Amino acid sequence: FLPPELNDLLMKWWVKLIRPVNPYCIFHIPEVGSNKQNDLYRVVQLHMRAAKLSKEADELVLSRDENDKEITFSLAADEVVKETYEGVTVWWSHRTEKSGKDSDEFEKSSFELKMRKKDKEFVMTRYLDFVTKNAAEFRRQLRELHLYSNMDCFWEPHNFKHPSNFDTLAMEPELKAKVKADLDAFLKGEQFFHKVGRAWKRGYLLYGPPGTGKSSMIAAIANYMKYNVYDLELTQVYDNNALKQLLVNTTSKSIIVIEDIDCSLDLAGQRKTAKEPKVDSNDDSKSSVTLSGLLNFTDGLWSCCGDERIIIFTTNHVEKLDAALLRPGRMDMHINMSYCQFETFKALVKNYLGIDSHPLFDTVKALLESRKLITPAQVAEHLFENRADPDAAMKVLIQWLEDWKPEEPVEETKAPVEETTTQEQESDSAPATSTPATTENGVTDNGITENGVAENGVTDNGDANAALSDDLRKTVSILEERVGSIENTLKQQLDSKTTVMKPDILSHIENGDSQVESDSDV
Ligand SMILES: Nc1ncnc2c1ncn2[C@@H]1O[C@H](COP(=O)(O)OP(=O)(O)OP(=O)(O)O)[C@@H](O)[C@H]1O
Repeated sequence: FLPPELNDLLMKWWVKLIRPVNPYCIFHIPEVGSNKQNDLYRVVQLHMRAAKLSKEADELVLSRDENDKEITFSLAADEVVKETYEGVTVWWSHRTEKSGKDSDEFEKSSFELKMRKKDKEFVMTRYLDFVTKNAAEFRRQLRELHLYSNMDCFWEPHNFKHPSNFDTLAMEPELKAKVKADLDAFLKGEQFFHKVGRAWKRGYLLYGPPGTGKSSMIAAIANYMKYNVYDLELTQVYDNNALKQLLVNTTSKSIIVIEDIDCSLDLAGQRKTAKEPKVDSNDDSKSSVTLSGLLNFTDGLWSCCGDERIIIFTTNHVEKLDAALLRPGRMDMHINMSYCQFETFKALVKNYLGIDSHPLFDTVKALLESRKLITPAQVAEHLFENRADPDAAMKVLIQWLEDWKPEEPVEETKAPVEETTTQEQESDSAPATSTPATTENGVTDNGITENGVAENGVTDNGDANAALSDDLRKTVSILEERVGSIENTLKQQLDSKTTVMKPDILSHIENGDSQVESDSDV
C-alpha cells in the first residue's frame, strides 16, 4: 500500500539495520558498468550455460540464435540457483530493473552472487577464477571455425565444418593419446612458454603415404583445439616478403598448414637465398619463396607476431625434407601416419559399422599383417560401401585383401590409372613431383616407402629431383621388387623409432619444470 519510493527507502533502512547480524554478502555484476559493457556479466552467462545451472530454476527464459543448434536456457528474473564448488555454496540470481524515464526508459540487467560472509575471500579468488576458466573453455567450444586460403598477400575465409575428430580418426591408440596429451599441454602452456622466453607455438610434421589420414588429423586437431586453419599454398606465394605478409595477417589461436611440403618448394637441396634462380624449370608455380624464407616464417622474429599457434607440415616423402625444417623448435613432434594396422582397422570398423568385435577379425588381422601396404582410406572405402551390413562388409573386405597386390610403380607413370576406385587412385597416385627420383641409396621413390630415411628421419638426397633415364628406371623397377621385404623391415624399424619425437618442452610444462632441454638432433 506504500508508494514505491517510500517502499525502497524502508527496504534500504531495513538492510542497514540487519547488516551486522546478516551472515550473507552479495556481489553485483551489472551488464553495463561505467558506460561500458561489463565482460564479467558475459563470463557469468557463459559459466551458467556451461555448468547448466539455469536448468535448476523453476522459471526459465528460452532462446535460440538463428544459426544455433541448441536452445539456451537462462534464469528468469528473481530466480535463484545454487552452486557448490570445493564445498562452498553460493547462490546466483538474475535481476532486471527499469531505469530512466518515459521514452528514455531502459532495462538494467545484473547477476547477483550471494555467499556466506566467511566464504567471501574464497569466492573473490578461487571461485571467480573457476567461473572465468569455465566460461573461457565454453567460449572456446562455441567458437565457429574458419578455413583460410591464401590469395596474394591476403587470406580468404571459408566456413570450416570438417567432421573429423579424434574419435573418428583411426590410428594406434597410444599414438593418438600422445598427440592429444601434447595438444592439451600446449593449450595450458601460455605461462610456461612466456616464462622461458619462447613463442607460444608448436610444430607438427605429419608424414606417411597418401590416404593414411594426414588431412583428417589436421581437421581433428582444429576441431579439438577450436583453432582456425590457414591452409598455405606455397606455390601461390610470390616471394619471401609475401610470405611474411601472410604470416602477419594470421590471427592467434590458429593452425598454419603447409600440405605436401616436399611438392611446394624445392627443399631437397641446400638452402637457397632469395636471389638464386628457381632450379626446377618444369615448375609452373609463380613462387620464388626460398627455404630460408620458410624457416624465418616458422620461427624467425616475425613468427612471434601472434600467439598460440600451431604449424603443421605434411609430406608423403619425409626423406626429401631439409634437416633444418625438421629440427625441434620448428617441428617439435613428428607423427608417422602409417599404413592400416589392426588397431587402426578396429577403430575404422567401430566408426563405420558400429561393432567392436566380429568372428572374422582374426582373418583381417592376419591379412593386414601380410599385406602391410593397405591404407586406412582403402579400408574405410570398403566399410563405407557396405556399412548397412557388417557381415557383408567384413566378407567384401577380406575378399579384397586376399586379391590385393602391390601396384607396379613404373606402370603407373606410363599410363593414367583407369577403372580404379577413388581410394585406390588416391592412395596410389604419386604426388606432383612423382617422377621417380633417386634417394641416396638409389631406390625409386614411389610414395609408399620410407626407406633411405636415417634414424633421424632425414635423408640427404641432394640430387633427388634429377630425372632418371629410362634404362635406370627399368633397373630400379626390378630392384624395387627385390627390396620390397627390406623396405617393410626398415619401415617397421622406422615406425618404432620415429613415431613420436621429442614432446620435450611440453613434458616440462606438465611437470611444472622450468628447465628447457636444448634442441638436440631429431
Ligand atoms: N586414419 C584415418 N582415420 C579415419 N579415416 C581415414 C584415415 N585415413 C584415411 N581416412 C579416410 O580416407 C580419406 C582420405 O584421408 P586423408 O585425406 O586424411 O589422407 P591423407 O593422408 O591426408 O592423404 P593425402 O596425402 O593424399 O592428402 C578421408 O576422408 C577419411 O575418410
